[in-house]
Amino acid sequence: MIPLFHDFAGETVLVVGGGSVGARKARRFAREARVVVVSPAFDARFDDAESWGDDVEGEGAGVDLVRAAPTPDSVGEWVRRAEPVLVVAATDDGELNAAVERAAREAGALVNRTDQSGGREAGSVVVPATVRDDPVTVAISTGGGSPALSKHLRERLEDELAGAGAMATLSAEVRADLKARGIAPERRRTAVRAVVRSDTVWKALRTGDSKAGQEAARVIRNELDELDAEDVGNSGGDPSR
Ligand SMILES: C[C@@]1(CC(=O)O)c2cc3[nH]c(cc4nc(cc5[nH]c(cc(n2)[C@H]1CCC(=O)O)[C@@](C)(CC(=O)O)[C@@H]5CCC(=O)O)C(CC(=O)O)=C4CCC(=O)O)c(CCC(=O)O)c3CC(=O)O
Ligand SMILES: NC(=O)C1=CN([C@@H]2O[C@H](COP(=O)(O)OP(=O)(O)OC[C@H]3O[C@@H](n4cnc5c(N)ncnc54)[C@H](O)[C@@H]3O)[C@@H](O)[C@H]2O)C=CC1
Repeated sequence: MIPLFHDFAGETVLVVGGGSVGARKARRFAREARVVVVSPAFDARFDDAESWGDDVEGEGAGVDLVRAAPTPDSVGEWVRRAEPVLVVAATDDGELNAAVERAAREAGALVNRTDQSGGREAGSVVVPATVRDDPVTVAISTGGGSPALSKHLRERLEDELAGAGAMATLSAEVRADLKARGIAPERRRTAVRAVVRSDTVWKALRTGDSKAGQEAARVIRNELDELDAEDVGNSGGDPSR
Protein backbone atom coordinates (compact mmCIF):
# COMPACT_ATOMS: atom_id res chain seq x y z
CA MET A 1 0.00 0.00 0.00
CA ILE A 2 1.22 3.49 -0.81
CA PRO A 3 0.46 6.43 1.51
CA LEU A 4 -1.09 9.61 0.13
CA PHE A 5 -2.50 12.68 1.91
CA HIS A 6 -5.98 13.53 0.67
CA ASP A 7 -7.73 16.89 1.07
CA PHE A 8 -11.34 16.12 2.06
CA ALA A 9 -12.55 19.74 2.03
CA GLY A 10 -15.82 19.90 0.10
CA GLU A 11 -16.08 16.09 0.00
CA THR A 12 -18.55 13.69 1.62
CA VAL A 13 -17.59 10.59 3.61
CA LEU A 14 -20.34 8.02 4.22
CA VAL A 15 -19.96 5.86 7.34
CA VAL A 16 -22.26 2.84 7.58
CA GLY A 17 -22.46 1.70 11.22
CA GLY A 18 -22.68 3.89 14.32
CA GLY A 19 -20.69 1.84 16.85
CA SER A 20 -17.41 2.70 18.55
CA VAL A 21 -15.41 2.11 15.38
CA GLY A 22 -17.84 4.12 13.20
CA ALA A 23 -17.56 6.96 15.73
CA ARG A 24 -13.75 6.95 15.65
CA LYS A 25 -13.62 7.05 11.85
CA ALA A 26 -16.44 9.64 11.56
CA ARG A 27 -14.71 11.96 14.03
CA ARG A 28 -11.46 11.71 12.12
CA PHE A 29 -12.95 12.62 8.74
CA ALA A 30 -15.12 15.38 10.23
CA ARG A 31 -11.91 17.45 10.50
CA GLU A 32 -12.44 18.29 6.84
CA ALA A 33 -15.25 16.41 5.18
CA ARG A 34 -19.02 16.43 5.52
CA VAL A 35 -19.66 13.10 7.22
CA VAL A 36 -22.93 11.17 6.93
CA VAL A 37 -23.35 8.28 9.36
CA VAL A 38 -26.17 5.80 8.71
CA SER A 39 -27.06 3.42 11.52
CA PRO A 40 -30.13 2.13 13.42
CA ALA A 41 -28.42 3.07 16.71
CA PHE A 42 -25.59 5.36 17.73
CA ASP A 43 -22.87 4.77 20.31
CA ALA A 44 -22.55 7.31 23.17
CA ARG A 45 -19.32 8.50 21.50
CA PHE A 46 -21.56 10.37 19.03
CA ASP A 47 -23.08 12.49 21.81
CA ASP A 48 -20.81 15.48 21.07
CA ALA A 49 -20.76 14.88 17.29
CA GLU A 50 -22.15 18.36 16.61
CA SER A 51 -18.90 19.95 17.73
CA TRP A 52 -16.56 17.66 15.78
CA GLY A 53 -14.27 19.61 13.52
CA ASP A 54 -14.98 22.94 15.26
CA ASP A 55 -11.48 23.08 16.75
CA VAL A 56 -9.85 22.72 13.35
CA GLU A 57 -8.65 25.61 11.22
CA GLY A 58 -11.17 26.06 8.40
CA GLU A 59 -13.53 23.79 10.39
CA GLY A 60 -15.08 20.53 9.29
CA ALA A 61 -18.33 20.57 7.37
CA GLY A 62 -20.31 18.77 10.09
CA VAL A 63 -21.75 15.36 10.82
CA ASP A 64 -25.23 14.17 9.85
CA LEU A 65 -26.54 11.21 11.84
CA VAL A 66 -29.21 9.34 9.88
CA ARG A 67 -31.16 6.73 11.81
CA ALA A 68 -31.79 3.88 9.38
CA ALA A 69 -30.83 0.24 8.85
CA PRO A 70 -29.80 -0.31 5.24
CA THR A 71 -29.87 -3.89 3.96
CA PRO A 72 -27.37 -5.41 1.51
CA ASP A 73 -29.96 -4.71 -1.22
CA SER A 74 -30.70 -1.11 -0.30
CA VAL A 75 -27.24 0.10 0.68
CA GLY A 76 -26.33 0.90 -2.95
CA GLU A 77 -29.07 3.54 -2.96
CA TRP A 78 -27.61 5.15 0.19
CA VAL A 79 -24.19 5.29 -1.43
CA ARG A 80 -25.54 6.80 -4.67
CA ARG A 81 -27.52 9.43 -2.78
CA ALA A 82 -24.62 10.59 -0.59
CA GLU A 83 -22.16 10.84 -3.51
CA PRO A 84 -19.23 10.09 -1.21
CA VAL A 85 -15.57 10.11 -2.14
CA LEU A 86 -14.99 7.48 0.58
CA VAL A 87 -17.32 4.92 2.18
CA VAL A 88 -16.49 3.38 5.58
CA ALA A 89 -18.04 -0.04 6.24
CA ALA A 90 -18.21 -0.14 10.05
CA THR A 91 -21.16 -2.36 10.97
CA ASP A 92 -20.85 -5.58 12.98
CA ASP A 93 -22.43 -7.49 10.07
CA GLY A 94 -19.83 -8.91 7.65
CA GLU A 95 -22.34 -9.56 4.89
CA LEU A 96 -23.60 -6.00 5.04
CA ASN A 97 -20.03 -4.64 5.11
CA ALA A 98 -19.29 -6.69 1.98
CA ALA A 99 -22.36 -5.20 0.27
CA VAL A 100 -21.22 -1.71 1.31
CA GLU A 101 -17.84 -2.43 -0.25
CA ARG A 102 -19.42 -3.57 -3.53
CA ALA A 103 -21.72 -0.54 -3.67
CA ALA A 104 -18.81 1.83 -3.03
CA ARG A 105 -16.79 0.27 -5.77
CA GLU A 106 -19.72 0.47 -8.22
CA ALA A 107 -20.10 4.17 -7.37
CA GLY A 108 -16.38 4.76 -7.97
CA ALA A 109 -15.75 5.68 -4.33
CA LEU A 110 -12.85 4.55 -2.13
CA VAL A 111 -13.78 2.03 0.55
CA ASN A 112 -12.50 1.35 4.06
CA ARG A 113 -13.50 -2.08 5.43
CA THR A 114 -13.07 -1.78 9.20
CA ASP A 115 -13.72 -5.48 9.76
CA GLN A 116 -10.89 -6.76 7.58
CA SER A 117 -7.13 -6.60 7.68
CA GLY A 118 -5.08 -6.13 4.59
CA GLY A 119 -7.33 -4.20 2.27
CA ARG A 120 -6.20 -5.81 -0.93
CA GLU A 121 -9.37 -5.14 -2.95
CA ALA A 122 -9.33 -2.47 -5.64
CA GLY A 123 -10.07 0.97 -4.25
CA SER A 124 -9.65 -0.11 -0.64
CA VAL A 125 -7.88 2.05 1.89
CA VAL A 126 -6.81 1.57 5.50
CA VAL A 127 -7.01 4.35 8.05
CA PRO A 128 -3.55 4.93 9.53
CA ALA A 129 -2.62 5.89 13.07
CA THR A 130 -1.81 9.59 12.88
CA VAL A 131 0.49 11.93 14.74
CA ARG A 132 -0.41 15.52 14.09
CA ASP A 133 1.42 18.70 14.98
CA ASP A 134 -0.08 20.95 12.32
CA PRO A 135 0.97 21.43 9.62
CA VAL A 136 3.04 18.26 10.10
CA THR A 137 1.24 14.92 9.78
CA VAL A 138 2.77 11.47 10.17
CA ALA A 139 0.72 8.42 9.20
CA ILE A 140 1.56 4.89 10.32
CA SER A 141 0.24 1.66 8.85
CA THR A 142 1.26 -1.94 9.25
CA GLY A 143 -0.28 -2.85 5.90
CA GLY A 144 -3.44 -3.68 7.83
CA GLY A 145 -1.94 -6.51 9.86
CA SER A 146 -1.31 -5.03 13.30
CA PRO A 147 -3.35 -1.94 14.21
CA ALA A 148 -2.26 -2.29 17.85
CA LEU A 149 1.34 -1.78 16.71
CA SER A 150 0.34 1.26 14.64
CA LYS A 151 -1.22 2.74 17.77
CA HIS A 152 1.84 1.94 19.90
CA LEU A 153 4.24 3.51 17.38
CA ARG A 154 1.99 6.56 17.17
CA GLU A 155 2.25 7.01 20.94
CA ARG A 156 6.03 6.71 20.80
CA LEU A 157 6.34 9.23 17.95
CA GLU A 158 4.20 11.85 19.64
CA ASP A 159 7.06 13.00 21.92
CA GLU A 160 9.61 12.73 19.14
CA LEU A 161 7.62 15.13 16.96
CA ALA A 162 7.03 17.81 19.59
CA GLY A 163 7.79 21.18 17.99
CA ALA A 164 7.70 19.84 14.42
CA GLY A 165 4.65 21.95 13.52
CA ALA A 166 6.34 25.13 14.71
CA MET A 167 9.53 24.10 12.87
CA ALA A 168 7.53 23.61 9.65
CA THR A 169 6.01 27.07 9.98
CA LEU A 170 9.32 28.76 10.84
CA SER A 171 11.35 27.04 8.12
CA ALA A 172 8.64 27.81 5.53
CA GLU A 173 8.97 31.49 6.47
CA VAL A 174 12.75 31.29 6.30
CA ARG A 175 12.52 29.70 2.88
CA ALA A 176 10.12 32.35 1.55
CA ASP A 177 12.33 35.10 2.96
CA LEU A 178 15.49 33.72 1.33
CA LYS A 179 13.62 33.41 -1.97
CA ALA A 180 12.38 36.99 -1.71
CA ARG A 181 15.97 38.14 -1.07
CA GLY A 182 17.00 36.47 -4.33
CA ILE A 183 19.41 34.01 -2.66
CA ALA A 184 20.44 31.35 -5.20
CA PRO A 185 18.68 27.95 -4.83
CA GLU A 186 21.73 25.93 -3.71
CA ARG A 187 22.64 28.52 -1.04
CA ARG A 188 18.99 28.59 0.07
CA ARG A 189 18.93 24.82 0.36
CA THR A 190 22.03 24.76 2.55
CA ALA A 191 20.63 27.48 4.80
CA VAL A 192 17.18 25.88 5.21
CA ARG A 193 18.76 22.49 5.92
CA ALA A 194 20.92 24.05 8.63
CA VAL A 195 17.83 25.57 10.29
CA VAL A 196 15.82 22.32 10.36
CA ARG A 197 18.85 20.48 11.78
CA SER A 198 19.73 23.07 14.42
CA ASP A 199 19.42 21.77 17.99
CA THR A 200 19.20 25.32 19.33
CA VAL A 201 16.27 26.18 17.04
CA TRP A 202 14.45 22.94 18.01
CA LYS A 203 15.05 23.66 21.69
CA ALA A 204 13.68 27.19 21.38
CA LEU A 205 10.59 25.95 19.52
CA ARG A 206 9.93 23.19 22.05
CA THR A 207 10.13 25.52 25.02
CA GLY A 208 7.98 28.15 23.27
CA ASP A 209 10.91 30.55 23.32
CA SER A 210 10.15 33.59 21.15
CA LYS A 211 13.82 33.74 20.15
CA ALA A 212 13.51 30.78 17.74
CA GLY A 213 13.23 33.17 14.79
CA GLN A 214 16.35 35.09 15.85
CA GLU A 215 18.21 31.83 16.38
CA ALA A 216 17.22 30.67 12.87
CA ALA A 217 18.45 33.99 11.43
CA ARG A 218 21.78 33.50 13.21
CA VAL A 219 22.13 29.95 11.83
CA ILE A 220 21.45 31.25 8.31
CA ARG A 221 23.97 34.09 8.60
CA ASN A 222 26.63 31.62 9.77
CA GLU A 223 25.83 29.21 7.00
CA LEU A 224 25.85 31.85 4.24
CA ASP A 225 29.08 33.36 5.63
CA GLU A 226 30.71 29.94 5.53
CA LEU A 227 29.61 29.45 1.93
CA ASP A 228 31.01 32.87 1.05
CA ALA A 229 34.32 32.02 2.72
CA GLU A 230 34.47 28.75 0.73
CA ASP A 231 33.72 30.61 -2.50
CA VAL A 232 36.45 33.13 -1.81
CA GLY A 233 38.88 30.35 -0.90
CA ASN A 234 38.04 28.37 -4.03
CA SER A 235 38.13 31.11 -6.62
CA GLY A 236 39.85 34.03 -4.98
CA GLY A 237 36.52 35.38 -6.15
CA ASP A 238 34.21 38.24 -5.49
CA PRO A 239 33.95 38.98 -1.71
CA SER A 240 30.90 41.21 -2.28
CA ARG A 241 28.67 38.16 -3.04
C1 LIG B 1 -7.06 -2.79 8.59
C2 LIG B 1 -7.61 -1.65 9.47
C3 LIG B 1 -8.78 -1.13 8.68
C4 LIG B 1 -9.22 0.25 9.09
O1 LIG B 1 -9.94 0.35 10.07
O2 LIG B 1 -8.83 1.20 8.39
C5 LIG B 1 -8.02 -2.12 10.84
C6 LIG B 1 -8.69 -3.28 11.10
C7 LIG B 1 -8.98 -3.88 12.35
N1 LIG B 1 -8.66 -3.33 13.56
C8 LIG B 1 -8.98 -4.20 14.57
C9 LIG B 1 -8.71 -4.02 15.94
C10 LIG B 1 -8.10 -2.92 16.54
N2 LIG B 1 -7.92 -1.68 15.96
C11 LIG B 1 -7.29 -0.86 16.83
C12 LIG B 1 -6.96 0.49 16.61
C13 LIG B 1 -6.87 1.14 15.38
N3 LIG B 1 -7.11 0.56 14.16
C14 LIG B 1 -6.71 1.38 13.17
C15 LIG B 1 -6.66 1.02 11.83
C16 LIG B 1 -6.97 -0.21 11.22
N4 LIG B 1 -7.65 -1.21 11.80
C17 LIG B 1 -6.59 -0.53 9.82
C18 LIG B 1 -5.15 -1.03 9.74
C19 LIG B 1 -4.10 -0.01 10.12
C20 LIG B 1 -2.70 -0.54 9.94
O3 LIG B 1 -2.30 -0.74 8.76
O4 LIG B 1 -1.97 -0.73 10.93
C21 LIG B 1 -6.13 2.65 13.71
C22 LIG B 1 -4.61 2.61 13.48
C23 LIG B 1 -6.67 3.92 13.05
C24 LIG B 1 -8.11 4.25 13.37
O5 LIG B 1 -8.97 3.37 13.36
O6 LIG B 1 -8.36 5.43 13.67
C25 LIG B 1 -6.51 2.58 15.23
C26 LIG B 1 -5.45 3.10 16.21
C27 LIG B 1 -5.56 4.60 16.27
C28 LIG B 1 -4.65 5.23 17.27
O7 LIG B 1 -4.91 5.11 18.49
O8 LIG B 1 -3.71 5.90 16.84
C29 LIG B 1 -7.03 -1.58 18.03
C30 LIG B 1 -6.21 -1.06 19.19
C31 LIG B 1 -7.01 -0.66 20.36
O9 LIG B 1 -8.25 -0.62 20.32
O10 LIG B 1 -6.35 -0.41 21.40
C32 LIG B 1 -7.59 -2.86 17.88
C33 LIG B 1 -7.61 -4.01 18.90
C34 LIG B 1 -6.29 -4.75 18.88
C35 LIG B 1 -6.09 -5.62 17.66
O11 LIG B 1 -6.98 -6.39 17.31
O12 LIG B 1 -5.01 -5.48 17.04
C36 LIG B 1 -9.60 -5.35 13.97
C37 LIG B 1 -10.05 -6.57 14.72
C38 LIG B 1 -11.49 -6.42 15.22
C39 LIG B 1 -11.97 -7.68 15.89
O13 LIG B 1 -11.17 -8.50 16.32
O14 LIG B 1 -13.20 -7.80 15.96
C40 LIG B 1 -9.63 -5.12 12.59
C41 LIG B 1 -10.21 -6.01 11.52
C42 LIG B 1 -9.36 -7.21 11.27
O15 LIG B 1 -8.22 -7.30 11.75
O16 LIG B 1 -9.86 -8.11 10.56
N1 LIG C 1 -10.93 -1.13 12.15
C1 LIG C 1 -10.81 -1.01 13.43
O1 LIG C 1 -10.06 -0.17 13.90
C2 LIG C 1 -11.60 -1.92 14.30
C3 LIG C 1 -12.55 -2.72 13.71
N2 LIG C 1 -13.35 -3.51 14.47
C4 LIG C 1 -14.41 -4.21 13.69
O2 LIG C 1 -15.35 -3.17 13.29
C5 LIG C 1 -16.72 -3.61 13.36
C6 LIG C 1 -17.54 -2.65 14.22
O3 LIG C 1 -17.02 -2.63 15.54
P1 LIG C 1 -17.71 -1.80 16.70
O4 LIG C 1 -17.95 -0.41 16.25
O5 LIG C 1 -16.93 -2.01 17.93
O6 LIG C 1 -19.09 -2.58 16.81
P2 LIG C 1 -20.46 -2.10 17.43
O7 LIG C 1 -21.28 -3.32 17.67
O8 LIG C 1 -20.19 -1.14 18.54
O9 LIG C 1 -21.12 -1.24 16.26
C7 LIG C 1 -21.77 -1.77 15.15
C8 LIG C 1 -22.74 -0.73 14.66
O10 LIG C 1 -23.34 -1.15 13.44
C9 LIG C 1 -24.68 -0.74 13.49
N3 LIG C 1 -25.52 -1.51 12.54
C10 LIG C 1 -26.13 -2.70 12.72
N4 LIG C 1 -26.89 -3.00 11.64
C11 LIG C 1 -26.75 -1.97 10.77
C12 LIG C 1 -27.31 -1.70 9.49
N5 LIG C 1 -28.15 -2.54 8.89
N6 LIG C 1 -26.94 -0.54 8.90
C13 LIG C 1 -26.11 0.33 9.49
N7 LIG C 1 -25.57 0.10 10.70
C14 LIG C 1 -25.88 -1.03 11.34
C15 LIG C 1 -25.09 -0.95 14.93
O11 LIG C 1 -26.26 -0.20 15.25
C16 LIG C 1 -23.86 -0.45 15.65
O12 LIG C 1 -23.99 0.96 15.86
C17 LIG C 1 -16.65 -5.01 13.91
O13 LIG C 1 -16.87 -5.85 12.78
C18 LIG C 1 -15.25 -5.21 14.49
O14 LIG C 1 -14.80 -6.50 14.22
C19 LIG C 1 -13.22 -3.55 15.81
C20 LIG C 1 -12.26 -2.81 16.46
C21 LIG C 1 -11.36 -1.94 15.74
